Amino acid sequence: MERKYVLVINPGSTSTKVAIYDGDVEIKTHKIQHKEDELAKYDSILDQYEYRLNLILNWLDKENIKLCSLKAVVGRGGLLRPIPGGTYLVTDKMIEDLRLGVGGEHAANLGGILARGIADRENISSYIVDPVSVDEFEEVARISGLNLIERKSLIHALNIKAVSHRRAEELNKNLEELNLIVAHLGGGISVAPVRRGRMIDVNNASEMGPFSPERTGSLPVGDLVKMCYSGNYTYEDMKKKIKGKGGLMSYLDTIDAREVEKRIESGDEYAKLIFDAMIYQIGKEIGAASAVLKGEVDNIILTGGLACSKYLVERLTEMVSFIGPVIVYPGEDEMGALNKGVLRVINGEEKPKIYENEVIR
Ligand SMILES: Nc1ncnc2c1ncn2[C@@H]1O[C@H](COP(=O)(O)OP(=O)(O)OP(=O)(O)O)[C@@H](O)[C@H]1O
Ligand SMILES: CCCC(=O)O
Repeated sequence: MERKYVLVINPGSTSTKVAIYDGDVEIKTHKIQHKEDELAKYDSILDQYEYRLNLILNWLDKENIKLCSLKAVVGRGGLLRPIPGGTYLVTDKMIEDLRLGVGGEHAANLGGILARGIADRENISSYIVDPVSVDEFEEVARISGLNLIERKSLIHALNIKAVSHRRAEELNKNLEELNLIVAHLGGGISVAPVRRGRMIDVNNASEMGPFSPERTGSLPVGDLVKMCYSGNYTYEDMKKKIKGKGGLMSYLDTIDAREVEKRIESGDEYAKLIFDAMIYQIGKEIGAASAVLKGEVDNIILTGGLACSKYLVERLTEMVSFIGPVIVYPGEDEMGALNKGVLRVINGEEKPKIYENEVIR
């Protein structure tokens, strides 16, 4: 029988990662790096659709993967309306919301649109898995302190769900039996109390919680408001300061933790202060998550690129191991997680969700 594959598409702000899976085996993978001046030609992320689509089709052609050899296409899910976690069929309503950017602009919004664009050519199904807008909040977590502003669940859901499943498998338990605190430590940081499989709270990775390599996290609001009204900065300037030019970047002019570690090793006390401060804030957020779980924590999981840093892991572990055993899964495997989400549906372990039936609000 002819072999059929799953195509995985993960659009990021500067690259589009693609991979082909045969069952759970990755047989081809590639990171299509986009040049800044190429992307600059487009007014919006959505306008990059044809450009990214053609690059993916060219890659498939080069790798001699025929579209008729695909059985499904899956894309990273973006800023949709708040929905529960799971694997979702890409429906017309989802495409409409991704095009409208109902939750904001994010490169991942192109994931579902690209997946559908390719799948429709062969009349096969397209999916997204655990998008950024997965919302499993308890009602109390939505209250911000100002009635005009609601706390939102914007979260590294794909990796957090994947590592939670991984830990449950390792312990030979159902996820529903475990209470975990998962800290996804990447360019942005999400720290989530995961109670019996549900991410019941999180710092919104783009606006709250600890600062990260490129984001400010929470800021003293009075000073922030003063800056906004100082006349010195535009709306775009302020947005960029909070996400992109915040965090390590704002103090040390780099988002690269390896570079920061080198500076610390060479005796740079300022770099040490800033890196230690980021670790301190992450530790405090983990402490907050443990209070949400009333101290019943089976494991604290550290994951994402920063979890490759021995310096960070050692100091963070020292700070939070009184709460529960710390497990480290360095890096992330978003491509594998997307493929696994589709396999669960293809193998009949899970029913695909229909976006318009699941929208929470
Ligand atoms: N081996 C390593 N040692 C120390 N730090 C590392 C290592 N590998 C990556 N990092 C750091 O991890 C951070 C980026 O993590 P990662 O690559 O997971 O983020 P991303 O995928 O760009 O963003 P996000 O996870 O928010 O989507 C950077 O600060 C990077 O320097
Ligand atoms: C908001 C979580 C995902 C991201 O930071 O891109």
